[in-house]
Amino acid sequence: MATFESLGLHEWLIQQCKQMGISRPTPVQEKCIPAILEGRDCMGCAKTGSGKTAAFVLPVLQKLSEDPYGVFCLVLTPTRELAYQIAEQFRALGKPLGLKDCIIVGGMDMVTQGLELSKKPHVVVATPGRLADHIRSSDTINLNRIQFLILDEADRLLEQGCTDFTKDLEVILSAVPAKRQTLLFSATLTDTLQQLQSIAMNRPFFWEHKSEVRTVEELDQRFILTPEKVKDAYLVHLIQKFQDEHDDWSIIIFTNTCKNCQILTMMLREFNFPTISLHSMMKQRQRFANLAKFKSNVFKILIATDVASRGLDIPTVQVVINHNTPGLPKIYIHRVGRTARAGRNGVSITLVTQYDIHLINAIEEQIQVKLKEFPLEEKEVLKILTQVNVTRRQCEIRLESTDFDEKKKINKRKQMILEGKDPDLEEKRRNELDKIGKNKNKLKGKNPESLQNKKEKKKRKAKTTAVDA
Ligand SMILES: Nc1ncnc2c1ncn2[C@@H]1O[C@H](COP(=O)(O)OP(=O)(O)OP(=O)(O)O)[C@@H](O)[C@H]1O
Repeated sequence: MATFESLGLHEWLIQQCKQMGISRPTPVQEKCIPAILEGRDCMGCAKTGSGKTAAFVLPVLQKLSEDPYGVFCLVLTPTRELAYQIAEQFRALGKPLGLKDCIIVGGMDMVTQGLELSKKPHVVVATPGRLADHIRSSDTINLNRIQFLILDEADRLLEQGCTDFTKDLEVILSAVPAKRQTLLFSATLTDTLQQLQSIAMNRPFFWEHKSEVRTVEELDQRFILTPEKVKDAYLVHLIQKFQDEHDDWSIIIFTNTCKNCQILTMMLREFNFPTISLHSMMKQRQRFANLAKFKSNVFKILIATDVASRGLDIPTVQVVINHNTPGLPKIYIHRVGRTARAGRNGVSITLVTQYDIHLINAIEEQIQVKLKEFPLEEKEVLKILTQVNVTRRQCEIRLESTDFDEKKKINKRKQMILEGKDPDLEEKRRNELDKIGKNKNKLKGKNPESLQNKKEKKKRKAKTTAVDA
């Protein structure tokens, strides 16, 4: 079995690892650290919670200790919270070096960031949008000597999702030297492999954790089949159950929109659950404060959008609940990966309506695991159904009386203008797409027989899986 010594790491780094409870390398560390120390580009694809961060932080710190200067390393990551988490790992492991780092993310003061950048930190950890803004607006930022460019959650940085990083990446890539080491990591790299290869061109070492199953063994993956209107009652019932049975467990609930996130938070608070939220409509300082309160167990329930689905490492999270079934298997993999990390156990429960069955099929096919039904007393859920739905409606009304929707609209328009889009044109396009979507749904509704068939099939399958469980 490999040790950190046998990978070629210096004694001081091994001691730092020990202090953090890291005594033996995980497979991704074992394979990637020597290649990075050799000077090669590296692409590492390993399951969630398998120690990918240390797989790049450790060799970078070693190289930095041999030739310290600033800016030595640039790390890009898709979310602001993740940038802080990565910087923390650099700081903790690089303490004996007196490491200077700088975090460049949106939502924080640009002038302060500019000043910090000008002090030539050893490591810059950034989200692409804000770093590109700095590069565009100032010629004092000097990234032209960096030795390492790291893309954490690399596939997300390259895909054109709701936040499209590609233009910002172009700006950043033109500001960093061609002669550098490029390191790319994610639990889901393979879809974007070709694009990634064009960024990491220096004899890239590619390592993928070969396993048919894409999620970790320690994760118990469950589903609950529910009509849309009963979802919230199931949620309340589940949380009550976990609180009664395991009062030290933390829970993350993922939902699809900021508004839903806000409403669910208000609703769960009405039921006296210690709930806090994290979504992109919140002010950045509030986002950091909420995450800190969740991490320190002041609040045991976090309701989040996919802004929290990647990378966040919170050891106390025992349960992940998907309030909506993720539209893509990749999103599912990252969401449920917030629990069962670093060899710990965890449970994920996905609430599935009859319209989501095709999504679950796609997820199961990708991850090569059949989700099992989560056993619950349906009677107990029905008892609270009316109370839960009334409470939700009250919360919706309360939220409608605030300027939440208005703020959302303004934020969206601002974002589009920043992306060079015309907000009015985009709205027109979206309305047309919505119309098409509605027509399709109408057609679906006209074919109750096929839905019924699906429902029956699912019931039969659910029965067999319940026996398995
Ligand atoms: N060799 C090791 N032994 C034990 N624990 C480790 C080791 N390396 C890292 N860890 C711990 O494992 C946890 C998960 O690591 P990390 O956050 O790097 O996972 P990841 O692979 O990046 O996951 P994700 O894909 O979700 O981002 C962290 O708390 C980290 O400190």
